[in-house]
Amino acid sequence: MAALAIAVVVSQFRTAYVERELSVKNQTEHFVKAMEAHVLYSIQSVDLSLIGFANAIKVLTAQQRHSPETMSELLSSRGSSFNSEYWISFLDAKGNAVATSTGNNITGTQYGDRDYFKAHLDVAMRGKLFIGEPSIGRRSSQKLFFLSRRVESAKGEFLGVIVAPLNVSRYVTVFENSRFNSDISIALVHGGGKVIARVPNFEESFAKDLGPTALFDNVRIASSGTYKVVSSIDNIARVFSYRVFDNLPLIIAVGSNDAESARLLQQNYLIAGAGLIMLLILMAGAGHFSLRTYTRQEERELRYRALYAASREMEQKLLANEEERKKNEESMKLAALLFQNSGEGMMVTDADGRILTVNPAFSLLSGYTEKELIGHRGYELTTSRQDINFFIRMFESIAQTGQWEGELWHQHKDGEEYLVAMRFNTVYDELGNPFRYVALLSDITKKKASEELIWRQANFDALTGLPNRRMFHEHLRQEMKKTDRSHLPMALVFMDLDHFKEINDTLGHDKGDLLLKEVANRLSSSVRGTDTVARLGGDEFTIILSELRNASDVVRTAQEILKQMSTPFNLGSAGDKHVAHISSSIGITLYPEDGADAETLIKNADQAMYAAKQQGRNRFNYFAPFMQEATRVRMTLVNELREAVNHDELRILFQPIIDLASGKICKAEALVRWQHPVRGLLNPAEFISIAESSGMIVGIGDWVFKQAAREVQKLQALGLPDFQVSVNKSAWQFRDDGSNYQQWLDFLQELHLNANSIIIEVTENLLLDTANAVSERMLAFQHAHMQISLDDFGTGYCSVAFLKRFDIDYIKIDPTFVSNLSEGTDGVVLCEAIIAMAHKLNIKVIAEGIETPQQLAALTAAGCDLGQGYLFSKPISGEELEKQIKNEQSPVNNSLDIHRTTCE
Ligand SMILES: Nc1nc2c(ncn2[C@@H]2O[C@H](COP(=O)(O)OP(=O)(O)OP(=O)(O)O)[C@@H](O)[C@H]2O)c(=O)[nH]1
Repeated sequence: MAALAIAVVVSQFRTAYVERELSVKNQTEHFVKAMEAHVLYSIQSVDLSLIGFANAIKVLTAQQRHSPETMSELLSSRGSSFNSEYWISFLDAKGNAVATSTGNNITGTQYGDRDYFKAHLDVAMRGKLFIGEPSIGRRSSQKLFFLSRRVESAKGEFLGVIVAPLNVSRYVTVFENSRFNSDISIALVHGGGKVIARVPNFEESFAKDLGPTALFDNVRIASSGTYKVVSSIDNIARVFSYRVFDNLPLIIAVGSNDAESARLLQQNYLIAGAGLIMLLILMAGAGHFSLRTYTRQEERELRYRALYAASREMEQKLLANEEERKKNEESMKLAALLFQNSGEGMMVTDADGRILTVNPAFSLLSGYTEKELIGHRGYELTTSRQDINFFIRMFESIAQTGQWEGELWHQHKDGEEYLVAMRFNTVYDELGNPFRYVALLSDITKKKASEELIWRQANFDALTGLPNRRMFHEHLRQEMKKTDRSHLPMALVFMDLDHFKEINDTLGHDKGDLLLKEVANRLSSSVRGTDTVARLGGDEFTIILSELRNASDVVRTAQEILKQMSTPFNLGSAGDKHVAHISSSIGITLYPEDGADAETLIKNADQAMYAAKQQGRNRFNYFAPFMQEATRVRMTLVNELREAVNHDELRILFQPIIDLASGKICKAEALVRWQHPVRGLLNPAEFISIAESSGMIVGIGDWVFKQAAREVQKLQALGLPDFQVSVNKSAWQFRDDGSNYQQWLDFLQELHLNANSIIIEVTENLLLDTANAVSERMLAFQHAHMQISLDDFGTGYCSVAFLKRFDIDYIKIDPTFVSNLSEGTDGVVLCEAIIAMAHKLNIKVIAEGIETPQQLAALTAAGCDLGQGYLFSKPISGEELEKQIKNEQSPVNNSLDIHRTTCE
C-alpha cells in the first residue's frame, strides 16, 4: 500500500511537474505568437504608406523632389492614414532630410550615418523593407526604431530614402497591457541585438545589446524555441520562448517566472519525504496542491485562452492584411513591371499637363528619352495636323469625364509623323482635384494605312482611282437626299465606250487599260469638282451631276463627254505611237423624274444608254418610258430565243447563187430563220442582234455551219463536186476566242468535204475593225482553204488595200447598188467600177438582190460573175434546193431560160 502510495505520490508529483513545465512553455509560446502578430500588423500598415510614398516620389521632377514645401505637402497629404506614433520623412540621395510628414522643418538634417540609409545605398534593397536599429531620435529625442524603403526613379536611379521612425512606446503600452502576471516579461529585440521595447524595465532596457545573451545563443541555433535562464536585466529566472520574425530582423521573446510553482513543487518533495503516516495527508495536501495548482492553472488557462483567442484573431487579421499588403505590393510591382515593359507607350503628367515620366515604349515611339520629355507638355509632341478645335474638344472631354480617347498625329524626334491611338485618364487627389493624367498610346500608323488601303480597295477602282460601283451607290443615295432637300434636280449620266473590246483585241489589254485611265481623266475634267465620276466596271462609267441649276447643263456635259471620248487617244510612249479611236454612248436619267430609287435610276440610265447604242452609238439619249417597254420586249425575246435553240425552232434556208455565165446554180447562201411559235417565221434582222448581245450567236453560228455543211455534202453528192455554201459569220463570232474554228474543220473532215466547200461571209466593217486577233482568225480560215466572201460591199469604207491584205475571194455587191441599176444611172457606173476593180485583184463578184431581168442584164453586161436574188429564187429549204438543182440537171432549165431571156 505504502509502495502504492509512494508510487501514487511520485506519479502525482511527476504529473504536476510535467504539466507545469508544459503549461509555462505553452503560455510563453502563445504570448510570442500574439505579440509577433501585433508587431507585424503595425509594421505592415506603416510599410504600406512607405511603398505608396516611394511610388509617388518616383514620378516627381528633381526640382519637386528637392523642394521641402512640395515634399512636405506630399508627405502630409496622407496624414489621416497614420497617427503620432510614427511619421514619415524623406531623405535625399545624400542622406539629407528634405521634409517630414509632421510639417516640422528638418531640412538639411543629416541622416547619412543611419544604418537604414547606408543599407539603401545598395541596389539589392530595391523593393525591400529595411528596419533600422533602435535609437534616440536626433530631433525628437524619442525612443525610436525605423522602417525604411529605397526610392528609385523609373530607371532604377537612387533618389533617396523614405523612412518612418516609430515611437517604441506604443509597443511598451501594448506589452504592458498584455501582461496578466507581473512575472511575465515581453521583449521586442532588433536582429542586430538591441532591445526595441521591453516590459518590465523598459527605460533601462531600451537599446540594450542582448547579442551576448542566452537569447542570441538560442537564436543562432533555431528561429524559435524555449529556454530557461536568469534574466540579465532583472535577475529573475524565467522560462523564455522566442521567435524570429519571418524575413524581418526582429525577435520577440516572452519570459515567464515560475518561482512560485517551484516553491510549491519543493513542498511536494518535503511532504513526500515525511513518512507513511503523513501519507494520506500528504496525499490530501498533494491533492490540495494539485487542486490549487489546477485552480491557478485554470485561471491562467482562461487568461491564456482569452489572449490566445485575441492573438488568433490578430493573427487572422494580420494574415488577411498581410495578404492584402502582398496583393497591393504585387499589384504595384505588376504596375511597375507593366509600365516598364509594356509595348504601349505610357506618359504621366501633372495636373498642368507637364510630363512627369514616360515608359521605355513611349521613348521608343517618340524618339525622345524620358529626360528630354520631363517638364514638357504632352501636346508639344503633336503635329499641326490637329487644329486648335481638336484640342478644345479633347480638353473639354477630359474636364467633363476625366477621360478622352481618340487618334492624333505625333511627330517623332526625327521629324517623321505617326498616328497614335491615345487613351487619357485622370487620377484625382483626395479632394477630387485632378492630380495626374495618365496617357496610353500606341502607334497605329501602319494599321490605319492598311485599313485605309482596304477601304480604298473596297470603294475605289484600282485602275482609274475613281469611286467604284459600291462608292458610287453611296454617293448616289447621298445626292438623292440632297436633291430631296434642295429641290434642285440631279442627273445620272451612264456612259459606255463603243466597241471597247476591239481596243483590247487590237492593241492589247495594257493599252486598253491605258485608255480607260485616260477616259477617267477626261471625264473628271469634263465635269465640276462637286460631281461624282465613277467606274462601274469594264468600260462603263457613271457621272452624277448634282444640284443642277440649269437643265441645259446636262446636255452640255453629255456633248462635252462625247467630244472628249471621240478625240483620239494617244496610248503610246515617245517611241511607240498608238493612237486609238473610240466613241461613247450615253444614257441620262433625271432624279426624281425617272426613278424614285437609286436602282431604278441606274437601270433606266442603262436603258437609255442601250438605246443610244441601238441608234448607232456616239450619241446620248435621255431615258423615256418607252425604253422600259423596249427592254422588256428585248428580255422576252432573249428568253424565247434561248427556248428556240432548245426546241429546235431555228430553220436554215438556202438562197441559190447563179453562175451568170452558165445560168446554173453553183453556190447557195445559208440563211437562218426562226420559226417563232406565235410570230411566225422571223428574219435574222429580228433576232440576230439579240443573239449577239446575249452571246447565243456562237451556238447558233455553229448550228448554221453544221446544217450548211450537211447540205453541201448532199448537193455535192448530186454530181456537183465544186458546189459551195456560204455562211455568214458575224463580227461577234470573230471577236469570240475563235476556238470553234478547228471544230468546224474537223466537222468538214468528218463529212469528207473539202474545206473550200464552205465560203465564210464577213462584212466590210469587220475588216476595218480588225487588225491582229480578228485578221489572224481570217487568215487561219484561208489557210485551211476556206474561201472568204465580203458581204455588203460598197456600203462601208473598205479600201482596196484591205481586199488585198485579206486575200478576199468574192465580193458581194450590196442590193442597194443593184436596185439602182437602170441604164444611164450612177448605179451602173458604180457596179462596173467595182467589178473591174475586183477582177483586177482576182476577186469574183456576186451581185445580191437581183430582182429584175434588167438588173441581171446590166450586171452581166458589166462582167459580173455571180448573182442571187428573187429573180432566181427566194431562200428555200435544202430539199427544194436539191430539187432545183436536179431540175437544172434535166433538159428543161427555167433559170437558164430567165438568163437567156434577159441576155437577149
Ligand atoms: N483593258 C481592259 N478591258 C476591260 C477591263 N474590264 C473589262 N474590259 C473589257 O471591256 C470590254 C467591254 O465590252 P462591252 O462594253 O461589252 O462591249 P464593247 O466592245 O464596248 O461594245 P459596245 O459596248 O456594244 O459598244 C470587254 O471586252 C471586257 O473584257 C479592264 O479593266 N481593262
